[in-house]
Amino acid sequence: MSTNAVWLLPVTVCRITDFLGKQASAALLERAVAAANGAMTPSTIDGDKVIPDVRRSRSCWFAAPELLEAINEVREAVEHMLDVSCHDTEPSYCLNMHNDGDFYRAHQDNDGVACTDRLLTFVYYLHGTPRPFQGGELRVFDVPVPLTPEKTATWGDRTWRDWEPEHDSIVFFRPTVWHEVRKVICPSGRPEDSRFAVNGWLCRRPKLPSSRDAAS
Ligand SMILES: O=C(O)CCC(=O)C(=O)O
Ligand SMILES: [Fe+2]
Repeated sequence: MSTNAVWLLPVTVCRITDFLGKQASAALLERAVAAANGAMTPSTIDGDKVIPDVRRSRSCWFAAPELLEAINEVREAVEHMLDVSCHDTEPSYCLNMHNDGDFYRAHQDNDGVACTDRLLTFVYYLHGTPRPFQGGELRVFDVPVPLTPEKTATWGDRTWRDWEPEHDSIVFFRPTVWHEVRKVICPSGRPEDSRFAVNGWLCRRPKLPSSRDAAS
């Protein structure tokens, strides 16, 4: 009998289509396009590093209160599905645009060492119609679990599921999940033809020092 096995456990992704509806998503796309024609800067990793071999896209600060409100309405159901608790969290998010040749290689948003305050990832997608780019799928990797301790899972064992970055859809998943953005092909190269995503996390609030801490 062979015990040389690795289980590949699918990861739960909560996806909702037509999330904000036609009008609200069109208005948000308009604001994203305006931002894309303004001051977007190269996206960073590990806080402030621009490493184009790992991540190629542009980002900027963005306000989307209507999106946060809608997220709040489904939050309890999502928490239940993903078995996470986002009690006492605050959102942190920005606008990302991927244009021709852009991608984000496999990574975790919270690797257990850095960014451990991130408890829930959300990604809300926007784009023009018909979709002006190809590729750009969100690839979510299954979790490899060796059957026995002697067998270790290798990167070659990995399997995955790709999710379409469809306009007005949103996905939620645990930030510890391995995921990547597949390369985008956007022949026009125009900013308005980008793959837009409002991407962020519900983050544990920093603990305020108690009066006892302050006194000591
Ligand atoms: O845009 C996406 O689909 C995901 C982006 C992402 O993984 C990130 O910004 O951490
Ligand atoms: Fe990510």
